[in-house]
Amino acid sequence: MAPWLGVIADDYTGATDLAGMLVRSGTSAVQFFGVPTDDMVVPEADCLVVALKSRSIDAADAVEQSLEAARWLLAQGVEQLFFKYCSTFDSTAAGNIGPVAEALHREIGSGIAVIAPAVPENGRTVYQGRLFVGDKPLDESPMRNHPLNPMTDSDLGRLFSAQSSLTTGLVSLSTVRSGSDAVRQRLTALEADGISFAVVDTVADEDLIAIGAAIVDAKLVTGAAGMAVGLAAARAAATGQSSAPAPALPVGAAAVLSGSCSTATQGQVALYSQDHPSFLIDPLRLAAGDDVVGEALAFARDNLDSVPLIYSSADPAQVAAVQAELGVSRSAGLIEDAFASIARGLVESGVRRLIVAGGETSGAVVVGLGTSAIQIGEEVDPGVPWTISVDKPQIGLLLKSGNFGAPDIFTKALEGR
Ligand SMILES: Nc1ncnc2c1ncn2[C@@H]1O[C@H](COP(=O)(O)OP(=O)(O)OP(=O)(O)O)[C@@H](O)[C@H]1O
Ligand SMILES: O=C(O)[C@@H](O)C(=O)CO
Repeated sequence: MAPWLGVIADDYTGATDLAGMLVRSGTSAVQFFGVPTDDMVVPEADCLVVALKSRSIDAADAVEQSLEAARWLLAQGVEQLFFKYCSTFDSTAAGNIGPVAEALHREIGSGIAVIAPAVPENGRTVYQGRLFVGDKPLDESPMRNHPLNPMTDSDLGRLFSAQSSLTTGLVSLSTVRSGSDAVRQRLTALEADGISFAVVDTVADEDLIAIGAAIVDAKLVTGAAGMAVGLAAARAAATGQSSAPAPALPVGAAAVLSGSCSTATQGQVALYSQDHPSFLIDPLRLAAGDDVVGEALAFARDNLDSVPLIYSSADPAQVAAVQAELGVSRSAGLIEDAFASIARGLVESGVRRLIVAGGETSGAVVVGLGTSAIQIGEEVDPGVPWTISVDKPQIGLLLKSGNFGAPDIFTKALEGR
């Protein structure tokens, strides 16, 4: 089976979000961490995802890494490239969405490409070219106060234009609701006017399907997980291909690692720790040189039958106090290194299923484990699928974005599996 879709994702858990939704809709997917080396055996899948950590780095580096990923994906034979960014359009005037999209557009000499961050099932919708989070425009949502990329505008065309020299247009909701032929005609007209990117209004899943059908042959698509599902649906309708079964989860002991301090994770940790053995990683003790990793591993080994939780998750006041004492990057580095070592130690002790909360924490864990690629399995909650590492020994990894998942996701992830 030749892969037809090649995805370049600007962060790890965002990549898994997209891949999980694709697998739910019957499209098999494999995710790589960074651009694979030439000697890597590429597992069979409909969709190959290259996960980068390029969202908040220097724009020139993000462009270089994304182009390298694009060239590798095209060399694998993919027919369509998808640039996956956050459904809240996380970026600044310096990038990196605009510069990367522009570079990809020039690289493959594509016609018009869509800007499609909507994921209606997660409350991200686009209307009149404005991005909404739930019932609030992006710039009135909590994203307004994001520490790295405060989103102070919700007009996607304006946000994109501030980051790119290429022009944008709009496909309005009334056009989308008129069906895929109308969308195609509008895109063709915009392209004839020299427009390179089009924001597509999207307020419901059916809109993604209509847009997907209109761009089923597009060489380049940009957006979030919802648009990938729309494309997969259009492709399945056009080719009549049936669903691929999700790969099975390895059997073995399990543990939960949480370095996310997001509100959703704090609730998940609080609920889970009520009736599961839990060990707190104290960053100040790490900084003091205490053997916290050794203690955590000993604790986990004593409690392997009960799926132990090891966490550093804390509320904003506690995080601020630690950061004031150690600095932001030192505290983050100490904690991420600790989770990487703990993950390695757990696998050496026979753990074969790891639930990890937090994008950076997940990154540290997969790097710590030396994971080169994961096959995407069954979705537990929207955007949070089980994944199975392709390296030996095979490990089941549930990599959860900070704000994703129901309050009981840690228990739900293992129920019946
Ligand atoms: N108690 C703590 N004090 C200070 N920093 C912490 C603490 N616990 C975790 N951290 C750091 O906070 C950061 C959390 O980022 P991470 O990406 O893992 O979670 P998130 O931001 O909730 O997830 P996402 O990126 O998916 O939204 C990490 O760098 C982690 O090391
Ligand atoms: O698109 C989303 O919202 C997520 O996949 C993500 O990228 C969160 O950072």
